[in-house]
Amino acid sequence: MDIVYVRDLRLDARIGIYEWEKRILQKIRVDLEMGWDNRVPAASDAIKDTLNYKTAAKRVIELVESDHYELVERLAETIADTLMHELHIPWIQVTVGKPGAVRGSSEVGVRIERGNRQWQAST
Ligand SMILES: Nc1nc2c(c(=O)[nH]1)N=C([C@H](O)[C@@H](O)CO)CN2
Repeated sequence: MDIVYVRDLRLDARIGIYEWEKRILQKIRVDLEMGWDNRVPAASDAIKDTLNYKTAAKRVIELVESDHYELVERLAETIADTLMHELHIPWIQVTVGKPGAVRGSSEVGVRIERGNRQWQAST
């Protein structure tokens, strides 16, 4: 399976378990790896056949801006579930990082994989 990716999407989010975190915006970082058969758009040269990375990134921005998330786990799961269903993605890896959340670390967070990585489009 081929990959379409979005790397290092930096956003301001309302996220965290502590009271003080509910009153501020914090920097987060999102990486997406999304399975797709890129042979189809390669042959047609048509955007309609792609998994459009701009569409995926804009949807992530909407999801981040639409809610307060206690845990990075819930945000990562929401992103994975929404993109898989709306964009018909067979496999996705989502990384959500909070830079600066833990003193002494450059970033903490989660990485999840959902769907079937062995998926092949019928040819
Ligand atoms: N596995 C997780 N651990 C922690 C989370 C989280 O979302 N997932 N969140 C926090 C706090 O919000 C922290 O980021 C504040 O510094 C702690 N651990």
